[in-house]
Amino acid sequence: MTINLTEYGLKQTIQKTITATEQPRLGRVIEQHRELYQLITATGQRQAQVTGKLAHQATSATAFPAVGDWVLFSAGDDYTTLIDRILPRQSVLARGAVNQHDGQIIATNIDTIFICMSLNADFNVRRVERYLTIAWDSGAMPVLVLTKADVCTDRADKLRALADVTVGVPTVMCSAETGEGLEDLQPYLTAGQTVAFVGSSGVGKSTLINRLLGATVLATKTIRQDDDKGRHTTTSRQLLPLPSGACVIDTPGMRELQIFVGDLQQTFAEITALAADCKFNDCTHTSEPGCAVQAAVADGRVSLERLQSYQKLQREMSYQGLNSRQLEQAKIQRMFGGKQAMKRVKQRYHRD
Ligand SMILES: Nc1nc2c(ncn2[C@@H]2O[C@H](COP(=O)(O)OP(=O)(O)OP(=O)(O)O)[C@@H](O)[C@H]2O)c(=O)[nH]1
Ligand SMILES: [Zn+2]
Repeated sequence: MTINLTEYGLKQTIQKTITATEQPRLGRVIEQHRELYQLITATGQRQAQVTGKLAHQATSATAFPAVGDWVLFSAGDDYTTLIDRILPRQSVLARGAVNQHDGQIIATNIDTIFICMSLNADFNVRRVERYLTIAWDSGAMPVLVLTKADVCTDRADKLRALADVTVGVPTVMCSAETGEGLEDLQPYLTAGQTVAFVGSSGVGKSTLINRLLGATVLATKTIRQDDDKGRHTTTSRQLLPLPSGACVIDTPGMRELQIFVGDLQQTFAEITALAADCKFNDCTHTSEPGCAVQAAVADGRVSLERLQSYQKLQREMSYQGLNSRQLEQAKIQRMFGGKQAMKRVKQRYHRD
């Protein structure tokens, strides 16, 4: 069996990081079950584990493979497959995790993040800010996907409520039920692209992916309800190729999205711009004199809710107790596995 890995998101930028002799050992993690990883390779699927060396050298959870990772594998004893190395990540979607100091990787090597939110009960502007904060930091581009348009009777109001938050973020309104708006997702689903679906449980991610697949591959709530074996909501992530040539990563619904690292400057671009005019460099925009942000709140250019949301996320991130230099180092660790590895990648890139 020969698999065209382009259908699983393989790009030049990944291929350039390995040598010609390493090519046959290339695979992508498409699913993970504890310490077992399902890989797609040029010759088909393989179940793999990491080498003892990789596990031993790992200083954080982010040093282990995640869904979306490109890896180099080799054959171990007894026909097992071992993951020797994770190739440098082009993007990393991560969130805070309980009892973990380094966050938890949701998915890697993604081009576009579909932030899914339903237009009914789940609709929450502050949650969009939360998702955007981690998305802008990931290296992938966010797109807001408003689902269940068929049950929404006040679309204009909903869009107005989102206007300040979605500046610079493409927004698509769609329904997996009626098919409306699905064509607007297609530009992000061209051959070779990897798209991750994130969003709360029940917003319709699995239903949407099934629709794009043209088949019921993922179990959805409706199906689950008639299933007396009582299957649960999506619990694992998986990467699936679409007929369009793109591939998608389904992530389990997250009830609470803790932020580990994020990009507030981009998510709250207008507040960042205003802050430049505050009298004090380290203005917290609470009660300082000469605060340009408070002035904007006072005359209605920025809503109070939005400023509060900004401050809340800022506090949440600083709970991690990391300064900006440490955050930068943590990011290098997440993306490349360390400073040395990052240097090697850069050298290789500039050589070719
Ligand atoms: N009216 C309407 N209902 C939808 C639509 N899409 C999904 N649903 C329903 O919403 C429920 C949840 O859909 P899922 O696809 O399971 O949601 P999910 O986001 O994958 O949920 P998790 O797997 O828990 O993360 C199901 O009952 C779907 O039938 C839609 O476009 N319109
Ligand atoms: Zn200020």
